[in-house]
Amino acid sequence: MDLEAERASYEYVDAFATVATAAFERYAAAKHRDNVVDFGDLIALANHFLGQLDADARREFGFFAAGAPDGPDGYVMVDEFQDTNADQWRVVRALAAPDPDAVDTTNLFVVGDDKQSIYRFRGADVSVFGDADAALAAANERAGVAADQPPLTTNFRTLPEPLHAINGLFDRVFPQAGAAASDPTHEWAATDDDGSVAAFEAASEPLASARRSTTGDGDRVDPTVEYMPVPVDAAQQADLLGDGHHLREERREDGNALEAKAVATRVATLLSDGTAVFEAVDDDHPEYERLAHGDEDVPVERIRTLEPDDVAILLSSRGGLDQYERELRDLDVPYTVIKGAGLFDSPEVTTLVNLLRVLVDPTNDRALYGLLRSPMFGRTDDALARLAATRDSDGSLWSALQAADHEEWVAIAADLRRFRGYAGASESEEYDRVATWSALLTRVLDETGFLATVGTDERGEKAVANVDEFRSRLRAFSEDGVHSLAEVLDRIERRADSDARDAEANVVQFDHGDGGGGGVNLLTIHESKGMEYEVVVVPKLGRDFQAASGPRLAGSVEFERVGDGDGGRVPLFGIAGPDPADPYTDTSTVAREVARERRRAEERAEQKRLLYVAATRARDHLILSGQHTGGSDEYPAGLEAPDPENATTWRDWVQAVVFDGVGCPGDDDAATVVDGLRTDGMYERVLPYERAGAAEAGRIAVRLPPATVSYEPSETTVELGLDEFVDGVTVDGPTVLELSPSTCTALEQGRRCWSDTATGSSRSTRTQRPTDGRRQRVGSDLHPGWTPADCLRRTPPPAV
Ligand SMILES: Nc1ncnc2c1ncn2[C@@H]1O[C@H](COP(=O)(O)OP(=O)(O)OP(=O)(O)O)[C@@H](O)[C@H]1O
Repeated sequence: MDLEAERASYEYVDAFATVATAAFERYAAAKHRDNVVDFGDLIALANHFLGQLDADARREFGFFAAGAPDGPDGYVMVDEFQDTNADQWRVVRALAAPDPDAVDTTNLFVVGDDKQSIYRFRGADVSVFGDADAALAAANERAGVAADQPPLTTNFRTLPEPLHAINGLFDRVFPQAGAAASDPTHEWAATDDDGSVAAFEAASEPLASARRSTTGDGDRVDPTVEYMPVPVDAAQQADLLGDGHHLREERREDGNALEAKAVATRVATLLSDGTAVFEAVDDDHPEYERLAHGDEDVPVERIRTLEPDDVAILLSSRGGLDQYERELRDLDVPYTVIKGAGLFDSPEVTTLVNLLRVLVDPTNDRALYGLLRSPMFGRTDDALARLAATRDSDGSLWSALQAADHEEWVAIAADLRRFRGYAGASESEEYDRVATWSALLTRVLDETGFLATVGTDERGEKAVANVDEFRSRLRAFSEDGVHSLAEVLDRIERRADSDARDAEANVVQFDHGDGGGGGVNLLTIHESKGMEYEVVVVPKLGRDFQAASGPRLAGSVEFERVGDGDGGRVPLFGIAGPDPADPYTDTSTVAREVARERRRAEERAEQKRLLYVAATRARDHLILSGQHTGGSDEYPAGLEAPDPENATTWRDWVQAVVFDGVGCPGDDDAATVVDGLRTDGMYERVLPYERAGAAEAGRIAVRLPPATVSYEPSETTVELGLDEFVDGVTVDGPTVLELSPSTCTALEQGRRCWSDTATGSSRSTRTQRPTDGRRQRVGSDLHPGWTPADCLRRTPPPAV
């Protein structure tokens, strides 16, 4: 410790504390003034309120004290308890019994899995789980009731093979309960001062599967459980993938794009191979008896072929999601982004919509404000306030803008007048009108340099893609014959509304797939909590989780709640101060180092749980993938060696287990694995573990990305019966079309679909627009006046 540096930091700490206190006071005063509370207040106030109730009040409110002589019988049940923090746990205790400081009731029931605690970022504290467990056991004992706190170790979700693989993998990733210091899993966990594994590290707990991989009469599903390494480095690719592999033709500088392609290809392969999956059947199913196992605890299931909807790709964050969209789209695999931030919520599209609003109605002040302060014109709020101050009492911001003589406003006013001219919204004849709305957008983008502006910020690629998407929607409006700009705007606003409603309903919001609703599910791991899919793919095991999280406060300040050595937590604040030897540089204080180390250790433990949540969403098949870069001359194939003790990626743990066989008997080291990959394209790792005192083992295949794929979406024949209802219209096209399931959905949603008059098949994606004379739009091309949905429902549109 550099005492001088600690001393020098004092002024900074003091200054920061003064600012923080002032900010906190103002925040509290603002909440008081506006009569609002924040999330923290909700919990604190609930605790305060409950703490003030006497026995009569508790009875009146119906708060529970089962077992207490003066209380009504009632029980408190909490699910997902692993994501509770100390304050919330106190609310639960205060609800259950008058004295929250003592857990002395038997009316409290909590369920949770400490291996699935993944909400640290919003205040969950997994160490509460262990405290609560102990407190409840003690309370049961005191009350003389049989301590019934069964571990729930039967899993009804996952087939035995993938569950064994998950058991074997996480038996190493998580520390063993009470692991000895020599146990490798102990080395991978954070420890307390006495060397024991820290309370925030969840322990391994292998589960038993209640499912069977065969039906009662012996048909089977062969689960795929694999780790797919994606070599990024050119030499590794040459070594492992061999000649002619499609990944070798990709741009290697973007490893994420390469991995997305590998994953999309793997998913397409599973689909085109007709991979078998199970589906539960009810007891009224005609084949129930044949499929049943004669053991009523085993779910009865039938085998069917994998559909895109059965697959989920689980991402740790939304960053890079568009790469997965692009690769799936390229392979023609339908997909859906669950609960994505909508196109119309994105800042760049909001700007463009505001522009259209202003072109339609320049006196729309709100739209004009939004437009002027957007990156398109980049005016500050201060400048806008000054402009607004020049308005006549009933004048609009637009009139103030037109009258302004400051040069920054003169140029903008001229731009907007010109754009209105292009749109045909101005009286003036001096501007060329555009032929289509997308051409208008292109011209505005060219003249303002908007794409370059939004393309360079941190989410630039996504922003540019959103603008492109918006432009293609405008193009579709022109093709649909939407003529006036007001009509275009009306359509956009209706579409944005329905997107927003979808988001609230927590269903599919934004899809780029083959028509909407359905297809491979793309979602974050947090969103997948509580869900399950026949096939789960967890990519990006090589993502650096330390880079992604960072300190809570930007810059050089660390803030953490650390253990007080007494089961509680105290806030610790750490800052960098000036270096006494060189006032131009900063040096860290002890408090900052401690807070950072603690944060990293807790984040690492949380990352183990996040990977566990992701992997345990799988029902039948599980695929993990991760990029491998070059790094080590000693490690086989020049791959980077894993560092499980100081893991910065999931791959550090998974690679150590599946390549190096950490904790696995036998001498099959990473070199053997890499040899297997070179010669067979795969290697199988056996992962032994113990469950309920008995030896068991899981198997996980290390398999290189597939070299080629051909995927054809399955087709369904739907009789459109086009001429059944339309009198006097000659149908120039087939009356029976081959429709893919997602095309049917698309038609139902009134989206555009195309029929191929040569093959009689149809597609609904924008990418499948007719390129030759053979294709016709299902709906209006075939039947003027019909919407696609009319075609599918076979009902004629209302007479006009
Ligand atoms: N007794 C049972 N018999 C048959 N199937 C069951 C049984 N209990 C649960 N399942 C099935 O097992 C799957 C997982 O159950 P559930 O979602 O309740 O588990 P969970 O413990 O909440 O899982 P997680 O916490 O991992 O999300 C579901 O498909 C559910 O229908």
